[in-house]
Amino acid sequence: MSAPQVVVHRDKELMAQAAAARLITKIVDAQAARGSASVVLTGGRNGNGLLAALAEAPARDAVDWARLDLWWGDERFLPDGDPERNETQARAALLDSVPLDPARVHAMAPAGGPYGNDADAAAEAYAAELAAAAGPEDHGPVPSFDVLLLGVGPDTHVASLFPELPGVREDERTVVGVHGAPKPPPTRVTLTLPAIRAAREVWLLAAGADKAQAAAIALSGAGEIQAPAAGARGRSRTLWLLDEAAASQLPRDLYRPASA
Ligand SMILES: O=C(O)[C@H](O)[C@@H](O)[C@H](O)[C@H](O)COP(=O)(O)O
Repeated sequence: MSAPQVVVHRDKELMAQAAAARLITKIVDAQAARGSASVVLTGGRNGNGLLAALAEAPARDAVDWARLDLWWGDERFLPDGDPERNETQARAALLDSVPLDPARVHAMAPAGGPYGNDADAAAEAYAAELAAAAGPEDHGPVPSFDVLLLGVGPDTHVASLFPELPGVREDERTVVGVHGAPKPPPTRVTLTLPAIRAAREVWLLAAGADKAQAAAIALSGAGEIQAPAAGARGRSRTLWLLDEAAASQLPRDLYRPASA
C-alpha cells in the first residue's frame, strides 16, 4: 500500500477546483491507456463540492463520459430519489449534466427497492455487482478503480466505516450493511477497507477546521480501527487533498501549501 501524499490548498473552493482538474486528467489518461476509466464517488459536502466543480470545469468534456464507470463508496439507505441519498446529490451536482452511459452508473440499491428495507441484502447485491465487474487482472472480487474518492468525517470515518464499529473491522466481504451509524441516517451500505484498498488511487478530501484533528490523527500513525481514514490506502497512490484549515494541525514536515 502507498504512503500518504498530502497536498494543501488555500481554501475549500480551490481544493474542489484543483481536485476536479486532477480527476479530469486522471480519467483522460486512463481512457487513453485502457479505453475506459472507473471512479468511486463519495457523499458529503467535499465529495459533492468536487463534482460541482467538475461540472463547471473548462476541460470537463475532455472526459469521454460514455466510457466511464461510476461506483459509490457508500450510500445512505434511503428511498430512491431521497434528497439525502448520495446518488441523488451526485446526480444534481454533475451526473445529470453529462452524457454518461446509464448502464455504467452503478448506484447502490435504495431502501424500498429490490431488496426492500434489507440493507444487508443490498450490500450483498452490490458486492456481487463488483465481483461481476472484476477481471483476471484485478486484485480480488473488485474492479481496480482508477480513483476512489473519500470524504473524511471529523471522527476520521470514511465512506460509512466508523471508528470501532463492525464495518471497519470487516476483512473479508467487500460491501456491508451499516446499522446504527453515528452520522445520520443510521442505516447505510458501504465498501469495506479491503474493497477500498483494491483501488489504484485513493483520494481523501477534507476541508474546514472541523477536519483538522481527524487529518492529524489519521496521518500520524493511528490504527485503522480507531481511525478508519488511516486504513484508506490505494495500491499505487494515497492522496490527501486538504485546505489550509483542515491541514492546520498537521506537522509541517508533512506538507508544503500547494497554492499560496
Ligand atoms: O454518506 C456520507 O455522509 C459520506 O459518504 C461520508 O463518508 C462523508 O464523505 C463524510 O462524512 C464527510 O462529509 P463532509 O464532506 O460533508 O464533511
